[in-house]
Amino acid sequence: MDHASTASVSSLEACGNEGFSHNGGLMQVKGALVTDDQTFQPQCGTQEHAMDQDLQQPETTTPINLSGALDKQASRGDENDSTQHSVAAGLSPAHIGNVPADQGLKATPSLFNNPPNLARIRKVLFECKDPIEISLEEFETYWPFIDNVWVKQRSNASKEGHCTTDYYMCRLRRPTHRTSETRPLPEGKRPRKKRVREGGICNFQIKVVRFEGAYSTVTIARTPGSCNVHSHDLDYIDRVKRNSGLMEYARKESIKGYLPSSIYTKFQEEPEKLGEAGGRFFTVTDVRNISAKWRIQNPEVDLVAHEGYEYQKGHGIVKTKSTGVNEAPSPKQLASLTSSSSLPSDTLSFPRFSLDFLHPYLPDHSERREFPHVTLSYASSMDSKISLQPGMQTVLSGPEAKLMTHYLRSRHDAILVGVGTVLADNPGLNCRLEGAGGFGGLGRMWQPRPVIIDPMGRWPVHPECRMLRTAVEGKGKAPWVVVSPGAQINPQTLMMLKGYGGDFLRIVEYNQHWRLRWEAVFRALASEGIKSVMIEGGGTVLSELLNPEYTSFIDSIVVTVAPTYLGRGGVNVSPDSKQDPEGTPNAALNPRDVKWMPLGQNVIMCGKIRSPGVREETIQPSH
Ligand SMILES: NC(=O)C1=CN([C@@H]2O[C@H](COP(=O)(O)OP(=O)(O)OC[C@H]3O[C@@H](n4cnc5c(N)ncnc54)[C@H](OP(=O)(O)O)[C@@H]3O)[C@@H](O)[C@H]2O)C=CC1
Ligand SMILES: Nc1nc(O)c(N)c(N[C@@H]2O[C@H](COP(=O)(O)O)[C@@H](O)[C@H]2O)n1
Repeated sequence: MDHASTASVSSLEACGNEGFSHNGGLMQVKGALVTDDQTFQPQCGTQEHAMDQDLQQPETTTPINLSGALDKQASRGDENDSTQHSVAAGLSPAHIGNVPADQGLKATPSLFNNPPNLARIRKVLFECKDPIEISLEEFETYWPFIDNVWVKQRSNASKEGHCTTDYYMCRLRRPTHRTSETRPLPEGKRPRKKRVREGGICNFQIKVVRFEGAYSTVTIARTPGSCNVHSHDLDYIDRVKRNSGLMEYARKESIKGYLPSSIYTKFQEEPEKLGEAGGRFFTVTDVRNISAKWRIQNPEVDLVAHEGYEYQKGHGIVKTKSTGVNEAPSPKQLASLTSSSSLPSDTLSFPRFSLDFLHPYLPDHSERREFPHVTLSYASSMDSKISLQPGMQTVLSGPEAKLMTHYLRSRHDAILVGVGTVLADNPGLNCRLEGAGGFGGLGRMWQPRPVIIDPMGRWPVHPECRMLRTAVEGKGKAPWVVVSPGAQINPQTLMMLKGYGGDFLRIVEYNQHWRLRWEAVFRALASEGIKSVMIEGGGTVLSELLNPEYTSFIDSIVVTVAPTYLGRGGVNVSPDSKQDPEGTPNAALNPRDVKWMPLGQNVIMCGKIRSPGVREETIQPSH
């Protein structure tokens, strides 16, 4: 008998977070990494914020991240760019503000510091085909290179100031006038020759919602009144107006005291990078305009040509000697190159061995199901212990099994543990494989959502705990904490967790032992867009879920067996014992379709739990 029949999730809205709720659907982000012996397709649905009503669009209402947008662009054969898209070559913190890899090798540094995949991302941000959600860092990196397209119309901020909504229209929607027509000119000043453009040429409009907390995001989507495509291409706007990313390159160079014509010549020497940054129609006048202010403030400076160039009457700026391109890098240049491309020290290299054996046990995110795919995955000793004693973290997985676990994490939307595990281990519960978001990948791709079962709210939410530090560093997501109605959650704690991008979910369904009903937990996660959950522990959670009451919810089990006995004091994983109707003891549970695979010093046991047909009446066919 159940003591309450309704489940509710209190997804308390953060900071007047007008643009978002957690009821978003799920968008899979797929990346492919080619290893020596095979292609893996690690994937993790990103549990992203849903758009508010205003942002809903016929094609899709769920924002995708940049990597997802590039994948979609590629699947449409729509890249229109020579730059190869590689997930691992996406924007990572290591890239921002650092010297691009090829630049460090040149004695004469490039004037460009283009972020990865710039041309393709400019196109994504021009076309706005799908709503996208990107990190603030990505927005601030790429937006200056596309701001020539968009003209701000108005701006709204939430009361608390955490959420700002800016409305933009395509530049060609706005009419332009001669300066003299709109305001009187100062005496003696000639009117600027400004082309008059009729407004309304293109009715494309977008909304940019910035949510700023510890986990800051920016969502960009078309507004309902907007047309679906621009009436012109991106080149057209690039010809009309230069973007500020490009102009910043010119400004930085001009304040070094170089001649505008020399700067222009240097730009033209790297046509690919110039084109990527939107500078196909860049002129020497653009450089003169951007350097004018500095020249007025520094009239004593004699402008010079770059080293190895000189001004020759009748020829303009010409090269006079080798600039050292392709010369061997100095040790200092090599050192800066190495440090600029370094990944976080806890990055795990992607497995170079086959993990094909796991595939039958992995979630299929294209299935439409009422409940998420549930995988139990933990490491056990020979005597079925998962730690030496309660509250003590015990390493049982060797390096290969650890990589496998992180691969499994990348394939699930959420990682669930009991509060006992969080108090004992202070875990990160993120995916640290190279190529995952924060480890060389974009945004938080492949990063699962940690979920903690904590009915009484015992977990002390603290900025120093690993899950929150991980979220701040962009290496994972902040957790959702599942609590019971009786849990006393201090409003400051609530706001703090929300500020990191986490939340509290309240479940009000109990079983006969006054424990939270797993069915309600899984339903709540499904309603939040979670399609797959990997349950890592600890002993209490795993043992409970292996009982007949719950096995119809469990799809797969992947156990890492370690060659050790931890002894009787250890934390056990064992379901309740079972008897047949005559009272004869029976095995409590026998997984099906079992496979054993040696991995280093461990053996991995994979099996299926849920019987075929059970709960399938609730599973709708995939579209
Ligand atoms: N080797 C491995 O792979 C792993 C090992 N571990 C180890 O396991 C140990 C922790 O295990 P354990 O102590 O059993 O803790 P758990 O992580 O299983 O958490 C148990 C707690 O979670 C809450 N809980 C779980 N299920 C429910 C439910 N249905 N309804 C209400 N509350 C629920 C209860 O909290 P409350 O008490 O507040 O009611 C319960 O005490 C640690 O030593 C850890 O290192 C953990 C994960 C993996
Ligand atoms: N697969 C596995 N092998 C072991 O030997 C373990 N001790 C665990 N523990 C689980 O992993 C969590 C730690 O995660 P982070 O590395 O901190 O991300 C721990 O809390 C257990 O759930 N797992």
